[in-house]
Parts: sequence; C-alpha cells; structure tokens
Amino acid sequence: MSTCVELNQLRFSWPGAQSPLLSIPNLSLQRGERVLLRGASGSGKSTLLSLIAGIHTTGKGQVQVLGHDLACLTQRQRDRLRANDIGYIFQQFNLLPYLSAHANVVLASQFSPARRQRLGQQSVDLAAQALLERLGLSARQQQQPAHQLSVGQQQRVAAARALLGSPALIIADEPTSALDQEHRDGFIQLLFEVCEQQNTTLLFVTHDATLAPLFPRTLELSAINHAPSSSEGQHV
Ligand SMILES: Nc1ncnc2c1ncn2[C@@H]1O[C@H](COP(=O)(O)OP(=O)(O)OP(=O)(O)O)[C@@H](O)[C@H]1O
Repeated sequence: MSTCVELNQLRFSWPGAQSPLLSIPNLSLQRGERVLLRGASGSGKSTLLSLIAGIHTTGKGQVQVLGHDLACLTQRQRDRLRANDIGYIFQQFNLLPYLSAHANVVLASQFSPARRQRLGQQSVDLAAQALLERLGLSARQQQQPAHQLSVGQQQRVAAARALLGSPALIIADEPTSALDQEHRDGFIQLLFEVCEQQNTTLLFVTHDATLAPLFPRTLELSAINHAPSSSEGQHV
C-alpha cells in the first residue's frame, strides 16, 4: 500500500485566532483506505479537509498528498492537483444553479485533462450520465437546472461531479446529511464501489454515528488533534 495523505507536525490557526485550531503530530491515509472522520461541530473538520485539498495552506508542518508537499507547490500547481486527483464533495455542494445536473458533472472534467484521460474510450457525457443514473437521477432530472432539484438530488449531483474521472482521493464533507436512509445507503455503496475499483482513498466526514460500522477506520478529530482548545467542542 502506498501513502495517499501524510500530515506531519501540522499546526493551523485562522488569522486573528488566539490559539491554534489544529495541531496534529502525524496522520497517514493509505491508497484505497476508507476513513470516517468524526468530531464536534466547530472542531475543525472542514478546515482540516481544506488543508488536505490545498484550498488553504499552513505555514507550519507538512501536508503531503500523493507525494506532493503542498507547501512546495504554487497556488496554480495546487489547483491542478485538486482538479486532477481530488474529488471534493462540499457541504454546500457548490453546484452552478442554472446549469443542468449533467452539465455540472461534466464541468469537473473540463478543467482536468487527467480525468478525461482516465475515462479512456468512454465519452465524458456517457460517463456522467452513467454515474448520475447509478445515483438515482432519471434522464429528465439530469437535464434539469441544479436549482430545480431537491437538496438530496443536488447532493448526489455533487457526488457524481467528484467521482467523474476517478480521482485518487475523494474528500466528502457531510455528503449524506440531506439523504433519506435508502438513498444514503445506496450512495455510500456506490462511493465504496467506485473507490474500490479505482483504489481511491475516501476521507468522509459525518455527524451520523450510525455510519461508523461501515468504515474500516474511524478517526475522532479530538484524538488526533493536540491543539489546546480541541477538547472544548461539544460532541454531536
Ligand atoms: N474562513 C474562516 N475564517 C476564520 N475562521 C474560520 C473560517 N472557517 C472556519 N473558521 C473557524 O474554525 C473553526 C472550525 O470550523 P470548521 O468549519 O472547520 O469546523 P467543523 O468541525 O467542520 O464544523 P461543522 O461540523 O459544524 O461543519 C470554527 O470556530 C470556525 O468559526
């Protein structure tokens, strides 16, 4: 197994904060691992995900993703790494509201030659259609503007966008919060299937304690974060 994400002596504070939000001596995620990250509201889960995705950078310590030390990359190189190799399912989906569900999914690959290449012979259009179908969106729903879809449907579109073109790492920030149990289980099953096929690492944040048994590894942020304020949050 090779390493997908490696953190060493990571320390992060938001500007103006009195004390660091995150202080993580070491954390490794292997290629193909499925990891659930749990923690209190406001404990820094989304912040940690954004550091791993290179959306924010830390002055202290090391964040390595697929062998790249993010601090040694330019903003542009980090953007390219994210576009090619990281599928990010945001809490608020970040869909373009007036584009169709299908167009939102296809858009991800337009900024990433690597994703298009990994699709091989399969056309981007058909791959997007197949993923959306597997996530339970009908042909008609796929053509509807994103803002006309239900919150749960939008969440599934955001997942299809992240998965298209098989990135090495999927970061999912509360991706099932708007799904009912049937869609939630189908969604996680699909996520696992796709990750297994592609040896993709999955880092999945949730408040839903019932999901923990599905994952081979669960991380409690309070257990890996040594920042002084990390035990203050209230567990949910
Ligand atoms: N852009 C920002 N600028 C300044 N402070 C921020 C910023 N984003 C988050 N924070 C602060 O960092 C702390 C952790 O926030 P974060 O969103 O990482 O927590 P979380 O564990 O993901 O919470 P939740 O489970 O409620 O989504 C909070 O106190 C928050 O106010």
